[in-house]
Order: sequence, then structure tokens, then C-alpha cells
Amino acid sequence: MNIGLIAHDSKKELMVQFCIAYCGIMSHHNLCSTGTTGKLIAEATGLNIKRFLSGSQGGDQQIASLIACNEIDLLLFFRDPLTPKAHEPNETTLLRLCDVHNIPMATNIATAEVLIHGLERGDLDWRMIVNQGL
Ligand SMILES: O=C(CO)COP(=O)(O)O
Repeated sequence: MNIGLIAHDSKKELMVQFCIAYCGIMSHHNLCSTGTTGKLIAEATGLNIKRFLSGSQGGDQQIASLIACNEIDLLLFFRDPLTPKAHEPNETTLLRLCDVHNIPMATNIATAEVLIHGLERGDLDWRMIVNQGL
């Protein structure tokens, strides 16, 4: 499965801790991320991550284009709902595209925990069937 990882600055440490905790599961999948998020995760875990630009530089849109092409199976985007971002419209587009394409998406760690366990259990295997049809 292809997993996208993004975290706002105030949630990056949480994302790193999450990836440390679930490194064993995540290492069996293809990971991609926005720039700084991926750098921090890779440094902390040694996970192999394809890194795109920072969100503010268009990284959100790079991941959004993968979602539009059905090339992301799970998005974990740890958002900070309290701090407005200049590139918020891009983030809204990203989340919208997940809904357009029925991509499982977590915007906080509580949902991410459920999805990562579901991923391990095979609950997201239907994504492979969807992708075979493309
Ligand atoms: O800006 C982001 C989310 O919108 C994330 O980008 P970075 O991972 O480069 O900080």
C-alpha cells in the first residue's frame, strides 16, 4: 500500500512518535511525505520515505496529485486546527480529493491508530482490488 504522511509543525513530534511506534507495520509499505515531515520521520526511524516539497512550497499538491491518480491508499495528515496556514486552500483540496476517491484518511492520531491497525489486519485490502481495475 502507498501511504502519505503529512504533519503540521506543532504535530510533527507526534507524527514521529507515531511512526516510531508503528515502524514495524509501516516498513512493509511505500511511504511518501511532505519535505520536513519525511525528513524528521526518516531520521528518527530509518524508514525509507519518498519526500516531496514542503507543504508551503507545493508538497501538499504533489501528494494531492497522487491521490487524484489513485496512487495513495492511506493518508495520515496530522493537522493543527488552531493555527491558520497560508497554504490552507491546498490542504482543503487534498482532503477533498481523499473524499472524492474514497481514500482512508486520518487528520489526528486517534483516527490514525485505528487505520494503522486496520491496515495491518487487512481492512484496507480492498484498495488493491480497486487499483487492479485501473
Ligand atoms: O506544510 C505542511 C502541511 O501543509 C507540511 O510540510 P512539511 O512536512 O514540509 O512541514
